[in-house]
Order: sequence, then C-alpha cells, then structure tokens
Amino acid sequence: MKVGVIGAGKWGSALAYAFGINNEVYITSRTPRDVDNFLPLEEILKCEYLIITVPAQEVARWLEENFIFSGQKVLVASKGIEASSGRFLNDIYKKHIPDENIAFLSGPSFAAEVIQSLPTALVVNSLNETLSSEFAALFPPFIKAYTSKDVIGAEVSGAYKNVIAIAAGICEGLGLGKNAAAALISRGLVEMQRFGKVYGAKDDSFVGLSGAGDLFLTASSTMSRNFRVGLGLAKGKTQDEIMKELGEVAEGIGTSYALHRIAQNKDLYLPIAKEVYAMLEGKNPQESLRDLLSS
Ligand SMILES: NC(=O)C1=CN([C@@H]2O[C@H](COP(=O)(O)OP(=O)(O)OC[C@H]3O[C@@H](n4cnc5c(N)ncnc54)[C@H](O)[C@@H]3O)[C@@H](O)[C@H]2O)C=CC1
Ligand SMILES: O=C(CO)COP(=O)(O)O
Repeated sequence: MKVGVIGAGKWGSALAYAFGINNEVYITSRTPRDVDNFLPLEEILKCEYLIITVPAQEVARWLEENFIFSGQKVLVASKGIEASSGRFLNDIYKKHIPDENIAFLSGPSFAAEVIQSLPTALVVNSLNETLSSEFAALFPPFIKAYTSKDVIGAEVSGAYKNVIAIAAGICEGLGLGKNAAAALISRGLVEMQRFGKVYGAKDDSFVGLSGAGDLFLTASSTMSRNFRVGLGLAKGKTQDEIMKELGEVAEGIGTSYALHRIAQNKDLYLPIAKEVYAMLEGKNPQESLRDLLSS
C-alpha cells in the first residue's frame, strides 16, 4: 500500500519506519529533509493512506493552508486539544475530511521504542470500522493494533494523559515519593475519565491502552517530553526556558490551556489539570501541592 506520512519529527519518523516494513512509505515535512523517501507535500497528498503528525496547536492552520481532500484515508497520530479554542482534533479535522475517511491513533507508544522495533500495542479509532481494520492491517508484526469506535475516548485519553504526565514530572522533581506518584496517576485517570464522560467517551477506553496504558507510560518515565516539562517546573524553570531546552513538542502545555478554557466554559471540576495550568502560569508547585491535598 502507498502510505504518506506528514511531519518528519520524532513520531512521524518512527511511524514512517514502522509502516515502511510492509508498505511503500513516503514522508514530508515543512522544510525538506535529507531522509529516505522524502517527497514534497503535493506528492504525498496523492497517497491513498495518509498519517498526519502535525502537532495539535498547529493543525487547524496547517489544514487550512495545505490540505486538499481527494478521498484519502487519514490516520491522525497527534494527541492534544487546541488551546486557542478548546476544540478536539476530530472537530478540527471534520471541516476537511468526512468521518468515514478518518481514524485516530492512540495507546502507549514512545517513538524512540517504535523505531527500534520494540513490541508495542496501539488502538486505531474510527467511526468507520472498515477503515480502522484497514489501517490496523498496515502495521508491522511487532505492533499489535486494536480497533475501536470510541474516537472521543481515544482523543480525551491521549490529550489528558499529557497533562497528568506534567503533574507526575513535578511530583518526581519535588521528591514527593512513590505513594504520591501512584495517587496522582490513579486520581488523574479518574479525572480524565470523568471529563471524557461529559463528551460521551466510553469507560473501556480509559481502562485500556488509550487511557491507563498511555497514562502509565507517559506519567512514569523521563522518556516523556511532558514528564520532563514537569521536572523543569519543579526546578522553578519558566515555560520558555523548558521549551527551549526540550526543543520538541510537549502537547500537555497547550492542552492544559485548552482544559482551563473548557473547565471555565462548562464549569467542570478538573483539580489536577487546574493546578498544572496554574503552575505553567507561574504558581509555586509547593502551593499547588497544598491546594491539591486540601481540595
Ligand atoms: N514522540 C512520540 O513518542 C509520540 C508523539 N505523539 C504525538 O505526535 C505529535 C507530533 O509529535 P512529535 O513528532 O514527537 O514531535 P516533534 O517535536 O518531534 O516534531 C513535530 C513535527 O511537527 C512539524 N510541525 C510543527 N509545526 C508545524 C506546522 N505549523 N506545520 C507543519 N508541520 C509542523 C515539525 O516540523 C515536526 O516535523 C504530537 O501531537 C505528539 O503528542 C504521539 C505518540 C507518540
Ligand atoms: O504520547 C506519547 C507516548 O504514547 C509520547 O509522550 P510525550 O509527548 O510526553 O513524549
């Protein structure tokens, strides 16, 4: 099958490698790169299957300026909620791609491990079950791909776990111990599940790979960029300093701002996300800890 990957960052490169094992794969990015099978965007858009890894905060503009729908089957591999509007990715994409042509990838999957062919399990989520199965069949043998129709459950899980991962990094950075980390991760899971229910997400997604799976991975490892954002905040670094050092996307930041906006609009109780937002805005982490323990 002819697969085009859009975005040659960490995740796009790892997915191009993985899909390339059984398929003809091409990759593109904003600036030309000296990598195998690199093509300009106009050529990539001619592929039957597209994998899009453009970050959540950039994708609305990217679609407006670059995307032309001509029947392609699209797998969105990014995770996040748009900060400026509080829109989920499926809302943003809806304007450009019909529901039957789009799927969303979720589950615990560090790019650095996928690119080494380490065993990984993922979920392809789409309202179109045939499309999910088609994408699932494109993965190589070291990746087990499940399918689900719970697009919103996958989206909420993938976006929210990044915010909890920032909180977990702060917890580690402050030396609060394993009891606190376990409490934070389990209460984080409850918080994201409660949030997801507002949008009709299914419980199964939260206890499976998309929710608990990705949360446990991201909130317990320095391999996670979001976890490292938390470590930086615990050290008293500013958001700008942290982003400069990181040099890669950490979707939990934008998503924290999106959740803040949504919580205010819908009057939702999101205690951990609220404190992560406040710390990103400069609140002292010790003060946030006191507030979380007493709320
Ligand atoms: N790295 C990982 O392990 C995983 C990442 N993801 C998600 O995949 C998405 C991409 O992450 P990474 O590739 O790891 O980040 P990265 O920081 O390595 O690369 C980001 C890519 O997006 C492109 N990009 C940024 N702004 C753009 C714009 N305005 N227009 C076009 N392209 C633009 C960059 O050129 C770069 O190719 C994020 O939503 C992330 O949460 C999901 C699962 C695993
Ligand atoms: O989503 C991921 C793993 O599933 C990657 O997490 P980070 O963006 O925090 O590195």
